[in-house]
Amino acid sequence: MEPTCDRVENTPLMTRNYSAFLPPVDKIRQDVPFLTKLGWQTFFSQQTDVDELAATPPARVTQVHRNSVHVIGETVDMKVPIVPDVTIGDWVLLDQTSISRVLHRSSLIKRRAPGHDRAVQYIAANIDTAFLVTSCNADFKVARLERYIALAFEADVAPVIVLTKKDLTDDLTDYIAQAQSISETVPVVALNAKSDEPLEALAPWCKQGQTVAFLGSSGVGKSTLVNTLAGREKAETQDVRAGGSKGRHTTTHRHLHMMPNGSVVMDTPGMRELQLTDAAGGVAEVFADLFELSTQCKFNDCAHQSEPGCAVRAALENGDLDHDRFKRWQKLEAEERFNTASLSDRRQNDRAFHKAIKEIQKHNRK
Ligand SMILES: Nc1nc2c(ncn2[C@@H]2O[C@H](COP(=O)(O)OP(=O)(O)OP(=O)(O)O)[C@@H](O)[C@H]2O)c(=O)[nH]1
Ligand SMILES: [Zn+2]
Repeated sequence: MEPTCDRVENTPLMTRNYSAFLPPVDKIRQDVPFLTKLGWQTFFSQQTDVDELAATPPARVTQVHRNSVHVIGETVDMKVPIVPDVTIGDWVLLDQTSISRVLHRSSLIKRRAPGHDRAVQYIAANIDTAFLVTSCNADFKVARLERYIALAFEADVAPVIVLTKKDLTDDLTDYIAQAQSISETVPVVALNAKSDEPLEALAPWCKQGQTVAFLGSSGVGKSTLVNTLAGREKAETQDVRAGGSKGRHTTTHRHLHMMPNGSVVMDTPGMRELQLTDAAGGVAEVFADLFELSTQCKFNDCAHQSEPGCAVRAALENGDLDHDRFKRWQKLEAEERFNTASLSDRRQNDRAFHKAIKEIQKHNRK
């Protein structure tokens, strides 16, 4: 805190006011290297060395177009030709005006494209924390949170449940308890996104150079949260180079917001609502206890229906396992399997299905 004039005058002569020798707080912010502000971390610098960095400086991908990607770095802010598999959030090394390599990612969110070829699509890379946003009203669904958590686990992104609109509910304790019961390892934060609460409540995950993303349905308060973190300015008007000391031209970037608290918000199309695909590991992690239990079933392909020696059914029967949770696990596993299946798998399943129907019809006709 800056001392007021009064306070300086009242200070005994022998006490020196050292704050005069310290740079003002906003100057300290400016002294943080631009790359750090963009989210550059030791994890990335460890993959390269001084010589390579000097020859091919790093830059972060902020937008992906059909034939080009937009990159921002210490001295660049431009479009370069696209390379295979590059995605938003990636760190790349630039050889003049082309990408020489894409650095290994600390995390990767991906999905299978809908439609015919069902290729795997990369959605975003190098996100540290995913805020899974839901509000304390009808939007709150344990099953959806479980799906988002599975997705985050699968991607190596740390999930945090954010319950908004706490000012509009009388059942806050209940919402918090339900959210906390989903996974021991996932923190739960409840707040009013329109107040200043998010600044403090989300601070532990929004440290300097941390990249965060907000996931959740429409209307739960994602934009409100970003605006609050941005100091109530419209997120879109945030200048990614604000505070830059070299008088660079102003660049506004829609999908990458640098917050005054030093974090980077990744806000990309396709990120906000995601289907679960290729996330068997993530699902198993959310339902680790159930997964563990199912390894004790007599048959290793047990469907937990009426098989003998089924440990899951036994737990349901003696009340150790909540029936709703079991159902949600089955549903999420089925969704994951269906979305993950390749087109040929699906065709095969369809053929098997039609064949079974024909058999039944034939049988019935007899
Ligand atoms: N009272 C109250 N209102 C909130 C809170 N969070 C969001 N709102 C309001 O809810 C509405 C929707 O908020 P947005 O921030 O636009 O929601 P969003 O998640 O960004 O929605 P999309 O942009 O459609 O994905 C706005 O009118 C907000 O002012 C909250 O914690 N308390
Ligand atoms: Zn079983």
